[in-house]
Amino acid sequence: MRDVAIAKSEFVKDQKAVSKLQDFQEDPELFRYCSLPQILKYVEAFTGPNIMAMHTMLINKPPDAGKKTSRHPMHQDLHYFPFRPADRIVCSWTAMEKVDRRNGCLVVLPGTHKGTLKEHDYPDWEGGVNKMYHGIRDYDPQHPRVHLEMEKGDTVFFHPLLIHGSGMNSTQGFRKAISCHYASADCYYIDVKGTTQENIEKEVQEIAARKYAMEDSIKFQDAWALRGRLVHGERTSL
Ligand SMILES: CCCC(=O)SCCNC(=O)CCNC(=O)[C@H](O)C(C)(C)COP(=O)(O)OP(=O)(O)OC[C@H]1O[C@@H](n2cnc3c(N)ncnc32)[C@H](O)[C@@H]1OP(=O)(O)O
Ligand SMILES: O=C(O)CCC(=O)C(=O)O
Repeated sequence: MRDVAIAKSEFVKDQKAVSKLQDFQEDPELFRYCSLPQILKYVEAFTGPNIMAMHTMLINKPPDAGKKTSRHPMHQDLHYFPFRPADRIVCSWTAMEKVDRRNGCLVVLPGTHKGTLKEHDYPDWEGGVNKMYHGIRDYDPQHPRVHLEMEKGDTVFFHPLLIHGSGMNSTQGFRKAISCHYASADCYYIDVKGTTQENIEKEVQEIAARKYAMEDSIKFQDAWALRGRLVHGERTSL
């Protein structure tokens, strides 16, 4: 994916810029990250022994092109997932270099993982918003926030209801991080019809239908079942 500010151009003419590699589960080298024992040791405490890697990303947050589009709005990852229970899902996010407020580190609202899933939509940002970067419609702006400044190799694990996002990259370099959302293979798919997740379901189905040339026959749950990969134990349900 490219940043929306350059979706129809490039930062530097004739040079391709990639802001994110998503769904690298079939790439043996990158996928090694998802199987690292140092990571799975913590993941297992949330998922139990049957562990699925459901969503993989190498995030190459670009230098901001002047429109603040390198920001990631505050959101809860559960908004994107049609599977439950939330307590059996966990994200690992590893800094691939030093990240701080200058290059757009993660920002979290501590304690919000004890709340409920909130309504998400595109934020009303003047400079535009990246495709599928939904944000929480309203959260308490007074809620204490913590900026996660991390060294290369530091990893944070977080709950899918934790409200988080990331700031603008005001440096000239690309800020790199690698992440995986894990879920217990014993989780189950849910139907999100009639819930706040209907808007993301529609977008994912549209993109998946284009990607797999399957008109509108691909379901939200299928889009996840197709990319999920077992990393430990048995694929019991997901
Ligand atoms: C638990 C998850 C928490 C999160 O991380 S939430 C954010 C998750 N992020 C995503 O899901 C990434 C979504 N992006 C994508 O799937 C793809 O980049 C996307 C938008 C489908 C584009 O696919 P590409 O393969 O890059 O295709 P393409 O370069 O040919 O572009 C196709 C059309 O899309 C446009 N586009 C590309 N990147 C964009 C962006 N960042 N924002 C808005 N529009 C964007 C591009 O201009 C093109 O439009 P058109 O068809 O020429 O009108
Ligand atoms: O890496 C970032 O800048 C934000 C990542 C994020 O919020 C996510 O993956 O849910």
